[in-house]
Amino acid sequence: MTLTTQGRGMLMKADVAVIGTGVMGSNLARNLARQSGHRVAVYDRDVERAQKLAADFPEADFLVASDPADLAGKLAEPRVAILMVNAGTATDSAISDLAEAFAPEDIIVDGGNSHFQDTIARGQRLEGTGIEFAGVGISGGEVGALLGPSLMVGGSDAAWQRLRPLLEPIAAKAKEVPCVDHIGSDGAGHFVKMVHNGIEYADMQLISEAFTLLRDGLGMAPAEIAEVFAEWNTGELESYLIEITADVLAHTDAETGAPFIDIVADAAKAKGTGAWTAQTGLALGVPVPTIAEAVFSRSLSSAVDLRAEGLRLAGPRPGAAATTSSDERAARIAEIGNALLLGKVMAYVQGFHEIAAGAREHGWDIDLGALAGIWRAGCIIRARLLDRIVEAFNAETRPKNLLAADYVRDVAERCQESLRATVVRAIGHGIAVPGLASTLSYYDGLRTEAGSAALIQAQRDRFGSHTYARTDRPGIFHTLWSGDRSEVEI
Ligand SMILES: NC(=O)C1=CN([C@@H]2O[C@H](COP(=O)(O)OP(=O)(O)OC[C@H]3O[C@@H](n4cnc5c(N)ncnc54)[C@H](OP(=O)(O)O)[C@@H]3O)[C@@H](O)[C@H]2O)C=CC1
Ligand SMILES: O=C(CO)[C@H](O)[C@H](O)COP(=O)(O)O
Repeated sequence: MTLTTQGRGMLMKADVAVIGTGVMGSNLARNLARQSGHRVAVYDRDVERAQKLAADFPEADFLVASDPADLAGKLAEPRVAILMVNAGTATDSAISDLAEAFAPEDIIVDGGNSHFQDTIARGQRLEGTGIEFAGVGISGGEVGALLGPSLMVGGSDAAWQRLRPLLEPIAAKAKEVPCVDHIGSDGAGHFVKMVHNGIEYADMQLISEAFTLLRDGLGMAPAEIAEVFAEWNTGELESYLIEITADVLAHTDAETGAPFIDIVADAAKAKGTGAWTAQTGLALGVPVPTIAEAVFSRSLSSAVDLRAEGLRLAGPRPGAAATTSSDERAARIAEIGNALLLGKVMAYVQGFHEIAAGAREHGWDIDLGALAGIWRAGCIIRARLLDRIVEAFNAETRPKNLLAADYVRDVAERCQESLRATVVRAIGHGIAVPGLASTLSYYDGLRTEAGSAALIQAQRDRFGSHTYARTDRPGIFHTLWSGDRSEVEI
């Protein structure tokens, strides 16, 4: 019997599968089919969704599976399957379905936004089955998934060696270099993706505060503010989030003709990665206040009843703009831009601090320069300033932390007065700027040689015998507060 071309195509097995053909999975599958030169199988628990994907993009030549067992049969061995499903129980159930159908040496990749501790636990559960598990952080949204995301690979070296030829062709390129790297074992990929999202939260919060200051503080219209963001995007602030902000602010609602931003409800949702970054910072004892404030601000925005009560509280309300000369207005805009730049840089300082601490805690040898390198393209936080962060971490004398980098000091020198003036002005006008204000407090806290912690230690010793260190000699001490107030060395 002679096979037709179509008949041969039907028999050819796929080299990789994508499970979950929603926003990310459908685009990632198309990217794989186009760039990696491999045949791609697709499966979704809503089988019609996967079938529609194959019908909409016949050029991708997808093999559609009807269930996990069918998927296993459609994949060449050893199998590789990439999960693009919702984090949590959906991921657990997809993994257990696959584990039943897969065999030793197959690899299950979780490309969703899973919590890194879940990734560690899932890898442990699969140990003994011989199935490899890799948690891969993927960033870039739907366009990135289609045209080139940034990929943060966790898992064993062996898994990385097998995944590398598949992932490099589909990754974004920064100066010709694919934005994909092996970050470390087990949960390392998802850990850094979590922090990536934490920085994303902080950046979005700071940008939104800058918008509010321009609007409520200077009385500018969204279309005018769009021009400011577009202008900022030609300079040091250049980044994907600034670019899309200009785009969003210039957009008009087709139905009402109003600025689009005015018809979007003022309540921000969150899927969890920002909160995890803040919680992990708390657990590791790493200050990430700008990220935490960004999470709290989303919570406050969604606390509808509380905000309704809050409207009755005293205090200045942002009203008509203070009349300012065009020179003064230009100076204020520049000031807000500088405040935003320092805020952005400090969000990276906090994020890299958390990554370094997480790496120590979990025994991952994370190359911070390489990580900054793969964030330069494809991902949501891609920004011009990442070139400077890469330079800093790759310098011959590597800074102990990002704060010690010349670039960070230089931005601080140039922008701290603007940040201070912007926050003071916002406070005077009653405009909430939690991201900028907490960044300033973080910044000033870092600069403080002797601050308020001594009193806290003294109070702790006074009420709970928690001991303290002295400034003048080493050792741990306690004052006998309830006795003769003499001091004992512990
Ligand atoms: N959207 C984004 O910008 C980004 C998302 N991510 C992460 O990628 C993952 C996917 O996100 P996204 O594409 O937006 O989500 P979607 O909800 O658009 O798509 C997920 C798809 O997976 C299906 N699914 C769920 N459980 C299973 C299962 N057990 N077996 C097979 N299919 C299943 C869902 O079906 P059903 O509808 O029935 O639940 C849905 O079709 C998430 O972890 C997300 O956090 C990462 C980066 C960016
Ligand atoms: O991972 C992402 C981008 O990097 C996702 O878009 C993520 O869903 C964004 O988080 P949230 O929905 O909480 O705003």
